Amino acid sequence: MALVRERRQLNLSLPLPEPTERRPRFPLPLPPTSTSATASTTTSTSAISSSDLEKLQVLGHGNGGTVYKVRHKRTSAIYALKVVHGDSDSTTRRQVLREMEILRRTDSANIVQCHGCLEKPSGDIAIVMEYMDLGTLDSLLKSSGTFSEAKLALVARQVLNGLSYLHAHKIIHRDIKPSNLLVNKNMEVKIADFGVSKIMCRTLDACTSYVGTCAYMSPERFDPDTYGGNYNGYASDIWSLGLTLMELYMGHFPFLPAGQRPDWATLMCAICFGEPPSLPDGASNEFRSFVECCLQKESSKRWTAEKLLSHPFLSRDPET
Ligand SMILES: Nc1ncnc2c1ncn2[C@@H]1O[C@H](COP(=O)(O)OP(=O)(O)OP(=O)(O)O)[C@@H](O)[C@H]1O
Repeated sequence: MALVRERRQLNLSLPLPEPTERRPRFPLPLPPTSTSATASTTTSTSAISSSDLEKLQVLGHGNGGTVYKVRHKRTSAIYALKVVHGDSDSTTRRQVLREMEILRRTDSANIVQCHGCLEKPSGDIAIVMEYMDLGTLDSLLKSSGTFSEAKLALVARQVLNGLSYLHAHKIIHRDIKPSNLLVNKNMEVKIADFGVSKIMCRTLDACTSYVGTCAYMSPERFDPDTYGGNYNGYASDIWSLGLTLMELYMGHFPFLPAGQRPDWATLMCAICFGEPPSLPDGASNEFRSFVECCLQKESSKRWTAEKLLSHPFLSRDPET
């Protein structure tokens, strides 16, 4: 099976940005003068350096990097600073450069905003991002429990806005999951972590790399040969969104009973050979239909982000 070959020879060969792209094209903008906890968009172009930022606490560790909550010393504006150390392996460095490249290209209310990029003489690379004070949807699930349908409709609409923007710009995220979706206290949800994303150069580019988090991968990503040697990466993001919403509703990963730890082989068989998971009794027809539109095994039958934005599940009364 194609996946077995891919597992032996993980395709981590994300192309490095062109040499001219490796240094930030723009100076780090000054933070807004407001002292609010969440940094807002700024149009200032004055540059600041990493010495202007005071580290307050570690927010989390990712694949090779650390994310800090930082304060701009002069304005007190708060940001999240993702740092990848100079001695990190080349894959990690490539991923953060890729993330920088994508964040610089994007401008959407539902994609985490990049306020600038820093490169230190030590080789450390850092991205200054807006700070999302409630963390990830995964941490919110763990701290506050499962999400109501009304909340999920709110989440789904925002993630779809972000995905529809990315897909229109030929960017495939490839790792949509609760821990890559950030949220703030206004219940604004933003897509983050573009380390394994792909920018499609042409509409019909092949998308074959085996990257991302196995559990949220669509069936065609495990065995692209069955689908003619490539897969529709846009549809794959939609599959991952469907699983993400189910997990937030049920409180556990949908393919497995609560409490069971996934092992790679069981998961792969369930995803490729089993029926797509369905919602438990009690879910509304609209939510059930929405999830079915995301979790079509045949990728060409899956709805696009644009089409899902008009699904009746998203227009329900937020109070119900
Ligand atoms: N902009 C942000 N605002 C607030 N917290 C953040 C922000 N970005 C990241 N974090 C926190 O830092 C953690 C690490 O983020 P990061 O993107 O480095 O890695 P990850 O997505 O958890 O893992 P990986 O990179 O291995 O997929 C996140 O889980 C989240 O808790």
